Amino acid sequence: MTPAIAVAGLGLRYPGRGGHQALSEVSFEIPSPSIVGLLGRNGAGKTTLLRILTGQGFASTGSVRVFGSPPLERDAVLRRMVLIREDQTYPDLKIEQALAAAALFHPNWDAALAATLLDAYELPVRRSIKKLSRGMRAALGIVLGLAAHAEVTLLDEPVAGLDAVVRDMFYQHLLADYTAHPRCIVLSTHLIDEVADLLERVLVIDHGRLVIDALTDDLRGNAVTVTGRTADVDRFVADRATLSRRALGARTTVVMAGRLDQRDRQLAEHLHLDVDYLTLQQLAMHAVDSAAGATLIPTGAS
Ligand SMILES: Nc1ncnc2c1ncn2[C@@H]1O[C@H](COP(=O)(O)OP(=O)(O)OP(=O)(O)O)[C@@H](O)[C@H]1O
Repeated sequence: MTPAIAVAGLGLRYPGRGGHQALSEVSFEIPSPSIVGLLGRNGAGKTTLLRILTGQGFASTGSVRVFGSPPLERDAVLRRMVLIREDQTYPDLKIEQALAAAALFHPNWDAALAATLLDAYELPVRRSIKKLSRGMRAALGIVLGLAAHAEVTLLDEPVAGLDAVVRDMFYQHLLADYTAHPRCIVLSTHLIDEVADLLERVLVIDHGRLVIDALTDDLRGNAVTVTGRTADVDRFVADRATLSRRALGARTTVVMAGRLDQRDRQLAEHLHLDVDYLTLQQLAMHAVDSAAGATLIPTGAS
């Protein structure tokens, strides 16, 4: 089946003297339906990638296909997509006018969902968007992003500026809406562990390169922290790939790639070691070291 998004050899060097290489050799495919996390540190290239996917930016090399067609200047393709960005600027409009414009643009616009979400986030529809707080603007982005019901829904840092209660509401709305209307949703966020349970697939970008492209279930439990007396930890991790090491007095914590089997668990107990699987956030952080990233990618994951 044609993937919702197919990116091959994508590269972008921003123009200008000493122009920054924001993306290098990025290739991946995302099927539909799926919810994918686009993860990476500040400046990794996430927004740049999302802009190129929606034809708002130009790649220097490589290709992008959305449902098999290049999105650039193809209205029919662009109408199947929505991109909501944290730094989204809106024309001088009231909320209700922005919603009316979105309803005209997006063929699957769900007015009932928009009304429900506006109510849930307590957004004043007659207020000018310029006069909204940062959190209210983010909530408006969520309303526009979800109610568009676009086949490719790209949400760039949708929860930035939202408090914990509203973030939790968003995760529930996202999951309920995705369950009712399965589609391709790409979510970029720094709050990885908050969304970990929602994500089916994870793309991690570092310095413009894709360092992990894996199913969340394959990735989860792919590395372990081992803490205990230094000599015991060393014995436990001997012959295993280790990703990092931190010593504090007589105790050491090592992050070790791989899963634990029954014998590992017995040995850990015998040596009085604390062992814990890394969270998705910790895995992603380790993955930004390219050597570690290679170790963390599950065998057989594309
Ligand atoms: N218009 C531009 N001209 C030159 N460099 C740019 C431009 N836009 C972005 N960059 C650079 O490209 C790199 C990637 O930026 P991008 O905004 O894609 O990162 P990001 O992963 O979305 O970061 P964040 O998580 O901080 O939002 C950064 O080094 C940034 O400074």
